[in-house]
Amino acid sequence: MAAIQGAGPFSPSPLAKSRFARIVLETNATRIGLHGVDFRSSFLKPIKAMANDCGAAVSGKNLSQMAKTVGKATNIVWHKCSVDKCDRQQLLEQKGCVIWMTGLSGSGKSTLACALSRGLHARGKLTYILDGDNVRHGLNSDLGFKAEDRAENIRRIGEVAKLFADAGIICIASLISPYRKDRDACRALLPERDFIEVFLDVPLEVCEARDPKGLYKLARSGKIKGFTGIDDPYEPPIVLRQKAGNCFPPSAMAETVISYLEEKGYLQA
Ligand SMILES: Nc1ncnc2c1ncn2[C@@H]1O[C@H](COP(=O)(O)OS(=O)(=O)O)[C@@H](OP(=O)(O)O)[C@H]1O
Ligand SMILES: Nc1ncnc2c1ncn2[C@@H]1O[C@H](COP(=O)(O)OP(=O)(O)O)[C@@H](O)[C@H]1O
Repeated sequence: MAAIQGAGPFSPSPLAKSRFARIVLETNATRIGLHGVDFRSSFLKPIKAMANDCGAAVSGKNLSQMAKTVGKATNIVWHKCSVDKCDRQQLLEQKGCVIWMTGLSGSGKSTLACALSRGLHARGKLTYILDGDNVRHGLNSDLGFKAEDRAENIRRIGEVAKLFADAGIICIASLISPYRKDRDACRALLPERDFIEVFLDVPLEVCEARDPKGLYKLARSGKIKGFTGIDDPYEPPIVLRQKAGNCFPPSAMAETVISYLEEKGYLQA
């Protein structure tokens, strides 16, 4: 069962009134495998209702702001097409958005991203996964793991995710994205309702016990420097939450996210 922030004995705080959606999926599991895992999940309830602002979703800015100078580019003007996000969403019968998975290496981001993609695909919904590992094979192959490289990695994936959302696609970004300010910058790229943050709140010792790629072992022995959770920080989202002690495998967590999307109207045009 998923708990909704503010629905129980705790009174809603200013934090609970965050203006964007966030889902926390956590586990205290101490062993590998999909059975016997103690998953608990909760919601920070988004305050703002969905609005039909497809036009604004192109960039979150109006045309006059976009003309002339953007970053280092001068004398550029936004070119608007008569086929817009609304049209694409109607064609696809869904709403384009970004589901941003964040958490330690080994927390289950890629597994959940695939389960979610599979679940939505089965419902006839178009998704695309931007997995940090995969994007680093191409677009971001020039980047390492120094703080500035991670920031650039996340910024680029945030921009690509924004384009996917504008295409009407449910884009699932799956990256460690360890620094809060980088995640916040990605959130700010999109209209607030289009960015759904999913935090896989899995303890370091669980991730380290899983260690499917052997990277924690290498990091502990000093063979990898600057590894998230070992000698480089992970800054968790700031959330207040109520906990429910139920056990969820990835497929159940995917259903939790899908239920959220259904409830909020993302799975309709
Ligand atoms: N130093 C260091 N720190 C963290 N992770 C490392 C590092 N070196 C390599 N890897 C592997 O790279 C994957 C993380 O890439 P991301 O693009 O998601 O990282 S980040 O968001 O830019 O921090 C991560 O994949 P996941 O395990 O899927 O998270 C690791 O396999
Ligand atoms: N919900 C889960 N319960 C138990 N093990 C899981 C769960 N999700 C993923 N795993 C396992 O944890 C390991 C890391 O999962 P992965 O999805 O690759 O994590 P990440 O992408 O965050 O690095 C894999 O061996 C995977 O099978």
